[in-house]
Amino acid sequence: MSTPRFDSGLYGQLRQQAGSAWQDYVAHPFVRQLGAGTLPAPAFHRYLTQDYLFLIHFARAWALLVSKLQTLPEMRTATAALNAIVNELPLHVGYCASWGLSESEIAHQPEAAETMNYTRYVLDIGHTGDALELLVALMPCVAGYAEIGLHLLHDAATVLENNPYASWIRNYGDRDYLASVQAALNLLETVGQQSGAESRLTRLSTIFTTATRLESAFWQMGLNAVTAGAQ
Ligand SMILES: Cc1ncc(C[n+]2csc(CCO)c2C)c(N)n1
Repeated sequence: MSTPRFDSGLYGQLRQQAGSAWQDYVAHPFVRQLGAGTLPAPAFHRYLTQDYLFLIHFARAWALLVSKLQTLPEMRTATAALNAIVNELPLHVGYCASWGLSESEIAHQPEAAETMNYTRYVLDIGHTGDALELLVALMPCVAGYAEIGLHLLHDAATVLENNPYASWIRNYGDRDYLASVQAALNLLETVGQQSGAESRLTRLSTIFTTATRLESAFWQMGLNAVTAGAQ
């Protein structure tokens, strides 16, 4: 399977229009430290435990998208993304178990403002907008992690041996995952053409860039746990 293209079509336009916000997200210090294996454990713990809550709301957002789509092939793609999330959760639970945290403890932790901001923003777009707007709000998450995973796997600064985060990195460079990202990119092109994306670029770009900024804030939340813990 070939690697998805991140610079073409509607996705490529939105990614380019996000400008420096996109670079801030994909090359965030959290990501670089993860690749080098130097990320402090409390930062990763904070990120991953909140990501569990994040994914539950994102699964809801994909379910909302399924209900807004018109054709069976489109619905299949969105359902596959929903399943990918449900399948990503055991990875989180496995990591947390290795730190002595049970699934029930993660599920009942207080939700961080950054988690709430991002997930409720996407759900709000889903409730007020159409399928195209919702899909655009979901894309920085889906395709951004593929770009991050692939970059980390091929970056000379990445250390996989003895890196406690190696399985996280490998998960996002995985073939099945990349195939699901390609399917989501194709879905965006189809829905974009059906829904007149070209005449709606300003609004779509605002949504995409906002979701991108909320992704960066989510990484930052992880790093902030280190400073908070040192006080
Ligand atoms: C904050 C945050 N952003 C993105 C992802 C990655 N991700 C979430 S759901 C999904 C699959 C399809 O949507 C992928 C790749 C994450 N785990 N946490």
